[in-house]
Amino acid sequence: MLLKVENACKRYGALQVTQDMSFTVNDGETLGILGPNGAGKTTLFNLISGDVALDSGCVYFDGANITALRPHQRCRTGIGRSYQVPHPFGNMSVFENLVTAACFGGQVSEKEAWEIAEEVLETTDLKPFANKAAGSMTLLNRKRLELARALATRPRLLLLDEIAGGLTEHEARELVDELKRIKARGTTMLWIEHVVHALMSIADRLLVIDFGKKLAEGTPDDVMNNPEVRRVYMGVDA
Ligand SMILES: Nc1ncnc2c1ncn2[C@@H]1O[C@H](COP(=O)(O)OP(=O)(O)OP(=O)(O)O)[C@@H](O)[C@H]1O
Repeated sequence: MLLKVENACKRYGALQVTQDMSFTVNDGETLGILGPNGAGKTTLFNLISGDVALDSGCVYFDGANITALRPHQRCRTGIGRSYQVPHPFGNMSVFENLVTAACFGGQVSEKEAWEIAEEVLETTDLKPFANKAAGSMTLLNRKRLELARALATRPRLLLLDEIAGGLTEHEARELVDELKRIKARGTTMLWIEHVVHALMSIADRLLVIDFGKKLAEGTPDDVMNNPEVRRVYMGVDA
């Protein structure tokens, strides 16, 4: 097991955004996370990456309790993430963004950071855009860059927040192909996505969240056939 979230709770004022959430993710597994808008999915990522502190509960990574670690420390232990709204350094080139991320992600020399950046350019099909200003790219390439920046920190666990959102069918398929390559190399992934067919094509298991609570967890087929999920999430009567 690579990640364990145990009894995680988070409240904003009167709103209990994460309610006693527990789950595990195995090494090499892809866990898809589904849930209606405002269900608490991004908050769960923030609790895992350390961007937001838990009110109570624990997060374990590779057997170690990382609950008290700050975001950059969690990144250096091997947790990389993308954000729902990409925010690269817009005036820097794609390549410079990746070198910066590689340096941030660990104690690597400049030479190693360049090597990592070059490898990530290949993986994410961004090589033709290496010298382009990050702020001037299409949505697909901005999404790729968001993925690439997370990869450049060399994560063992990759948190992807709606990476396919807003893309056309064709573009989403291209991105899924890239994610399949990343998965095949053994990277463990948690992927929040509203584009269900994209998620289904790669997830080993699904976790469905509603009002900050776990509604269902299991194989994609079991979860999508779960009457509660169909009723609450898809608005379908069982
Ligand atoms: N910093 C904050 N302060 C107050 N409320 C917050 C904060 N962050 C999130 N919330 C609230 O917590 C709830 C869950 O938000 P969150 O972004 O985790 O949901 P989500 O499932 O990711 O939604 P979406 O699918 O729309 O991205 C929402 O009602 C949101 O308004």
